[in-house]
Formats: sequence, C-alpha cells, structure tokens
Amino acid sequence: MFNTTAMPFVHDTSFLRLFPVSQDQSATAFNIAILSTIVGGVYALYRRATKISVAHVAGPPSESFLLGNLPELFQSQVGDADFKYQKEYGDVVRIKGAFGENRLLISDPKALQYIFHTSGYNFLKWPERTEISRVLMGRGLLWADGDIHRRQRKVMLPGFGGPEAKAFVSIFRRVGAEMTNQWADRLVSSPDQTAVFNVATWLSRATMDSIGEAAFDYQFGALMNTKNEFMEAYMGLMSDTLGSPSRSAILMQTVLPVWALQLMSKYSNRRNLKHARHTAELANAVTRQLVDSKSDALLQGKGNKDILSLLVQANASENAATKLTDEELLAQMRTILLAGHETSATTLCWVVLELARHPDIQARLRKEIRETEAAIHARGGSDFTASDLDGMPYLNAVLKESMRFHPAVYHNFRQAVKDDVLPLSQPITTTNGEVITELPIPKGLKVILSIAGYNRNQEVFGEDADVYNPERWFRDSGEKKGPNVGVYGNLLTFAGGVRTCIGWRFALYEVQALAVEIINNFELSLTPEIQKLRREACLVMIPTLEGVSWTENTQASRPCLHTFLRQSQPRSQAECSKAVALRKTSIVTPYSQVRWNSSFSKPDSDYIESIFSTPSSWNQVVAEPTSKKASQSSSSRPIDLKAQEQRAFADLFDEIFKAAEVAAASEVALTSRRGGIFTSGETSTSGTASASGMAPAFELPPASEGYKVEPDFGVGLKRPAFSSEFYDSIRRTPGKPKLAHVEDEEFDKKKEEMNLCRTDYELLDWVLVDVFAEAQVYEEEARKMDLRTRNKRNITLRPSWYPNIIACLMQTFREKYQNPHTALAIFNYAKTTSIASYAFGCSTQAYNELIETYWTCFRDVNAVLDAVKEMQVNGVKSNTKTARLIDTIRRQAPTENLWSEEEMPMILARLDATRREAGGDLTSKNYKAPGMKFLDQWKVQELRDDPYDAKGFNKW
Ligand code: HEM
Repeated sequence: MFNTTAMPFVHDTSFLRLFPVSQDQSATAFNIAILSTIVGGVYALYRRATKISVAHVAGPPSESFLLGNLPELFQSQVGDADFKYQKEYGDVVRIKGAFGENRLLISDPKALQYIFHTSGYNFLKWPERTEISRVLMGRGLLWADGDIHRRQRKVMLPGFGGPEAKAFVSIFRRVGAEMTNQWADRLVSSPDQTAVFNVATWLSRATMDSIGEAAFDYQFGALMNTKNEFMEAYMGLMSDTLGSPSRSAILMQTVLPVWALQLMSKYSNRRNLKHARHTAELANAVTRQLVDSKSDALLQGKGNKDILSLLVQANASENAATKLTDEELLAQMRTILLAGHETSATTLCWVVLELARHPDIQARLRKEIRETEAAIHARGGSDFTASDLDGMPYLNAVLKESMRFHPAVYHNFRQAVKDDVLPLSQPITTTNGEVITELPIPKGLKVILSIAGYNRNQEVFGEDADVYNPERWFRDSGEKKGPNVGVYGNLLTFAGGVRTCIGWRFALYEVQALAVEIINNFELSLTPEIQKLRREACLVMIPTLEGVSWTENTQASRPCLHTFLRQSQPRSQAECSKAVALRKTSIVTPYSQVRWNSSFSKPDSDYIESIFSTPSSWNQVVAEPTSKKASQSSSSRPIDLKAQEQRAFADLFDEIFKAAEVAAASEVALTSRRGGIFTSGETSTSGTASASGMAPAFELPPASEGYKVEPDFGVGLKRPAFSSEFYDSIRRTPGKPKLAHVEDEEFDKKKEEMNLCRTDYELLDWVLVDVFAEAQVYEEEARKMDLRTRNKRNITLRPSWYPNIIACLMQTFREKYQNPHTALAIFNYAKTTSIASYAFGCSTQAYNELIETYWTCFRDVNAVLDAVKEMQVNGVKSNTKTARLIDTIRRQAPTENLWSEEEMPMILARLDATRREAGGDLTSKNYKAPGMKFLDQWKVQELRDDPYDAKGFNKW
C-alpha cells in the first residue's frame, strides 16, 4: 500500500549514523546549542510562569522606596512596629526592604515552627547580620550556618547540658550575694538611708562575673570594680555598636555586600567600629590565654567543670575533621561572653522593672522565696539549690511572663535557601482577596522572625497577651496552645529548633538565682522617670530612659532605668526603710559613656561620630510628606531616588572608599614589610595588640618609614601614592549631585508633589498652578526685591527647581502618560511665556527631552536637527546625553525606512555634522570602570585568605 520510495525518511534511520562526532563536531555542537537554548528557554518561561512572589501578602505602605519599612522596624522601640503590623495585617506581614524588595515579618506559630524546627537549615541567617556577628564575636556559633554550624554546635553541646547548668547555681548565688552585700553596705552608710544605684550596670557586672567564673573559671572582678580594660570594652558593646541605628546604618546593614561591610568593619575610623575592633582584639588576647591555660591544665589531668574546660576536652576527643579550629575555639569564647552576659543582664533588668511596677506580684514572690528559704533551713540546707529554684512555681511564672513580655532578643533574621512553602496557623487573605492556608515563598526571600510578636500572639498566650500577668502561667492556656515552638514555656525568647539558645538553661538558673537574691533582700518601687522608659533596640532589647542626662552617672557604661530599691523587711520583721534609687540614664547620648582608656584610641580631630548614631544625610532621606496633599494621599512614593538619597549614597560610597584607602595603605605597609624593608631587630608597632601579646589583626610599619602611626589599628596611615590615584578615581565614579543641597531638596519636594498626581489632567492642572504660576510670582517678587536693593544683589528670576522640573515634566508626560504632545506643549509654554522662563526653563535637560520626544514618539529627524541648531544659536550647551541621543538617532535612522534613498545620505550627513558640533565624550563602549583591576586583585587575594568566602564575593 505504501510506496516506500516515496517515504524515504520513515524507514531510513541511517541518518543518525551519517554524522559521526568525529566527522562533524560543529554540527553536533550546533544541535546541542539549539537543544540547550530550547530547554533553557522553556525553563526560563517555566520559571517566569511559576515565579513565586509574596507581593500579594498584605502589609503596610512603604515609607520610602529606598528604605521601605525598615526605619520604622529598626528605629522604633522594640516591638512597636511588630505589634502594630500584627494588629492590622495579621501574623504574616509583607514589609518592604531597601529598594522596594519584599520581605516578610512573621509571628505565625506554625510558620515559625517550620522555619526554626522543620526546615532549620533551609533558612540561613542574613549574610549582613552574620557579618555583624563576626565583627563582634568572630566565626563562632552565632556566625556559623549549615554544616559549619552543625559541627560547631556538636562540639559545644557538652558544656551546656542540664547537669552542667545546675552545677553553676552556687556560682550564681555567690555572685548575687556579693552584689546585694554591696548594696546593703551602701544603704547602711547612707545618712538618709537611701542611695542611688545604677541597677542596670550592677546587673551587667554581676552577669559578667557569673559568666567569667562559670564559663572560664576566671575572675573578671567586675563587681569589685577591678580596673579592667577588658570589662570596660565589653560594657555597653551592643548598645554602642548597634543602638539607635541611623538610616545610613540601616541602609549599610541592608544593601552592602559582605565584602564592603567587612572592609568597613576592619578599617573604618568610626568610633563604634573602633570599639568593636578593640573589643575583639582584647577578647582574642584574653580567651587565647584562657584556652592555653585550660589545655595545659587538662594535659596535667587538672580538668575543671567550667564550660571552657568541657569544650577543650570535647574538642580534644573529636576527630580532626569535626574539631573546632583554634580560631573557632576563641570565637566560641567570645560568643559566650557576649551572648551570655548582655542578654541575661538585660532580662534581669526587665524582671526588676516589672516587679517594681507591680508591688503585689513582688510581695507574693517574696513570700514564696521566704517560704522556700525556711524549708531549706528546716532541712538543714544553707542556700537555694537548682531544684529549689525549679520548685518555686510563682518565681517561674514571673520569669516566664517577664521573658514573654520583654524578650531580650526580639528578632531573628533568616533567608530562604530554596523555594519553599510556609504552613500557616491562621489562614490569611491576600491583597487579591484569596484566602490561603499556606504561603509559597521564593528562594532568597528575607524574613524577619518576630520573637516579640510571637510572644504576644493571642492564639497562643490568650486574649490578654498584651498585659503583663504572671497568672496566665497557672491557667490552662499559655504554652499548651499552639504548636511546639520554644524550649521554655513555648516562648521564643530563646529561639528554637536547630538554633535554640545553647545557654538557655545556664541563663535560666542565673536569672532565677539573682532574682531570688534581689527580691529576698530589697523592695523595689518606681520613680516618676518610668514615664520615659524605652525598649531600646540594639539587637538586644535594653531598657533606657528618654531625655535624661548622663552627667550624673559616675560609673555607668550602659543605659539603665530609674527604680527605687528599698531594703525588704528582714526575716526578723524589723523595720527597714532604706531606699535605693537607680541612677539616671538617657537615650540622648546613652552610648557615649564607655570609658576610653589610653590604649583605646580617643576621639581626635578626624574622629568621625558613630555611623549608628550620627545624624547624616541618610537621616533625612525619608522625610515627612512635604505637603498636605502628600500626607493625605495614599499614593506610593516615587521610585526614583531623590537628591537627598543620591547624596546619602555618595556619603555611603565615601565611607567605603575611606575604609578601602586604609585597607590599601595597610596592604602596602605589609607588602613593604614582607619585602624585607625592616630588619629583624626592628620592633613591631602593632598597636596595643602586640603589647598584649596576641596576634595583631595587621601590623603597622614603624614611623620611620614615613607613615604617621596612630594607636588606631592601622587607621590614619598616610595614603601611598598609588592608592590616591586609584581611590580618587573610583571615588569620582558614583558622583555627587551637581546641584547645591537646598536646591535639590526644593526640587525633590516638587517632584514628590508631581508624582502624587494621578492622571495627566491632574498633572496639567498642577503644572499651571504650582509650576508656571508659582514661578511667575517668584519672578515678580524677585524683580521687586531687585528694585528695593537697587540692583545690588544678584537675583535669579526663576526658582532653583524650575529647569529641572520642566525637563522632568516633559519626561513624565511622555513616558508615564504616553502623552508626547503635552510634553512638547510644556516646552513651548516655558519657551514663550517669558524671557526669564525661556532662559531658566529651557535648559540642556529640557532640550534633551525635546529631542528625545521628537525622535522616540514622532521619528521627526528634522525637528531633532532644528532643536539642536536652536540650542547652539541660543547658547544652550549640549552635553553627553545630547551627543548620545544623536548617536542613537544616527544608528537607528537608516533602519527606519522613512526617507527615500536620495534623502537618506543628506539626513545622515546632517546628523553627522550635528553630532560633531554637539561634541561629548561617548566612548562608552571602551569605558572601563577605573579601579576595577585593583578591586579584582584585592578580591582574589581575599578569597585566597578566606576559605569560607565570608565576604560573599561569589554570592554577590
Ligand atoms: C536570658 C538570656 C538569654 C537569652 C534571652 C538568649 C537568647 C538567645 C537567642 C534568641 C538566640 C538565637 C539567636 C540567633 O539564632 O540569631 C541565642 C543563641 C545563642 N545563645 Fe543565648 N540567650 C540568653 C543567654 C545565653 C547565655 C547565658 C549563653 C551562654 C552561656 C548564651 C549563648 C548563646 C549561644 C552560643 C547562641 C548561639 C546558638 C546557635 O546559634 O546555635 N545565651 N540566644
């Protein structure tokens, strides 16, 4: 039936063999390329079709395009934004990060359980946050992620079990007694039986002594006020480095790649970064000594029960592949020091505060303590043991409630490693009106886990979750509701899952022991300053008082709260009315109190205030709406950067380049040293590092080499010639805006108003009144002023924003409203309404818009050429944009088929001539960013030195 000859391809499959690889590789390669293109294309289409977005999750309007909702979240008091959003939008809220990026703020129990527990290692920490951890604590447990975290945690765990923590109770009790004895002494010696204390500082010192002894078997002597540089550096470290973040700090911590952050943290001259570096240096020195002495003791069979001994022991028994490195061991010590000291002290502060606020709770707690104490004495014991502390139900209810209400760590920051789906406890309604019970999220999404928000979740903790009430822990609700999330009372205060606070049992016994000691011996009450209390967000939530001067403080190195302490009724029932008022603090300059000793570089002439506290141009970036209209409107803000934002960007780049200069300088110093410039007899000048016997971060060359050496870990080195050229040239790249600041701001305001118009009709109305009429009034006023001052002043006849707004309007009409005719009309109106209007309004920018409109919308090459001619005749300078536009037209014109073959050469010749006259350097295709070579070299070197790629070059 079938004519086989007519169907050769059906049976003839031999063509498969006709193209053996060796004979025609290019054909095969071609096939593979086609195939991969198709597969790639299909995959790209598939990805596009299935692209997951969280844009439809309800959330607050963005404060600004640049910083989104981050200022509200990071600058307001702890939890304020979380609670507000939670009430308005539920437990999963879409917030905006920098540059309009979507993020989620999560307090939904099931979603949190999934992120912390079920899928713990699929949600890594934000790289910029881990960088902060690295600077403060090194590459320890709080920094680590994934397999490194797993390995480190395994080695650490033996030091943090239940029995180990219980064994420390006697240490906590001893430290507590030492503190309260000093309080009592002061009360007795005070003539009016009152004394002023900074309880926050005392608690901080007490927890430092506790951690010193329990974790390292080391006496810091903080309560004895032993002069100790190390202690001083640690006190207030969190608040000094992270408190009151300015907008620039928020932006820095949000958009900069890790390598830039690392560059700054290592070399920047800012006080807070110097503080962090200095503390790191000291901590490395102290912990190195401690590790060495522990290792020696273990070798001699004198092992102790402190955490460090257990850790060194555990590490010794690990096999080489799973061991901690020396650097990691030191980092763990630094992590324990910071994570274990500041958090417990802060938690205790909040406990004290709530007890002072609630005398009835305080009295009931004291009663329970006294009864327990009596029982201990009755059984022949001398002090509270771990089981006594665990056995006091009201104490534990008070502590749970205080930790629920005031979680010392209030946010955790995570990023999805892959596309994922979050289960939800409560269905949410998206902005499309869809009700969903699980939420797909894209890979890379950054989420903020709101510990503060979850701890007040009404589904879990009852409808009165917003009220401080220890009674809830005796009701049949509390932790029993909701999925299992946290380790203590189902709170998230100690986080959860694979990253649960490793020291939570330690912390709990410490807080129990110290709280019992305080309440047993003193009565607490509030002073009026409580009205000024703030929950200050410094990564850890620190209580501060707003607006109170620091000058009264003599020993404060961290913020504290005003509370009255009154010695409690002694067991003998004797009267005692000694009051202790806690000392004042302030959030105005709360973190400037860290004492700087001689080796800690003092503020000097080129001292720069902390990026985390100084008002900078960033601080005004997100200003209040500029007009009534703006504040009433619900329109989103413009997407383009405002002049203030551009300026702030330039500032930010300046910061990076300053740090880069120092980096380059120190590199040169090191290179010359490696190159044998120094003889072996020369002494090193490595700042305080060498003096304290530890490895310096980097060494400075001696002053004789022509470098100005400052005790500043390398900051302040004279800049070598090459870096000057290099950095000066790249410094020019980001470019500062050309206009003066005030003018920029005026223009920004106008632009903002302009963007609030919803239609081109509305915009046109606005133009007539708020641009042309206003500019006319301005001109008349200026002329009057000119007459009054008898022409002695240099006046302008149009407002500074006038030329910019004309060009901007033309572009907006053309692009946003697709209305090129009105764009041209605006130009014509500006041109003809008055001479001043033409002179000021029809600037190069406006002409460029005119040219672009003529070409892109009308393909009117003659009008383009006339416009350029008009510019030349009227003395309006062309710029590179003019030249680039002509180039584009020159390139596109021959492909447009708009002119006859005879006309075309003439048109092209006119374009060429016009292009030559317009001038402008447009060799952009040959343009190579200056400094790229050096940057690449630096990157290669850094990657060689850093096996973890902590700077994230390869991820960026
Ligand atoms: C009331 C006091 C404390 C609170 C509220 C607290 C809270 C937390 C939280 C929320 C985390 C998770 C942080 C994150 O993943 O980013 C954490 C981690 C950690 N905490 Fe605590 N902490 C306290 C006391 C302590 C103490 C006393 C120590 C040590 C003796 C300690 C050592 C650590 C360490 C090493 C981690 C890292 C755990 C890991 O990532 O695997 N903490 N803590």
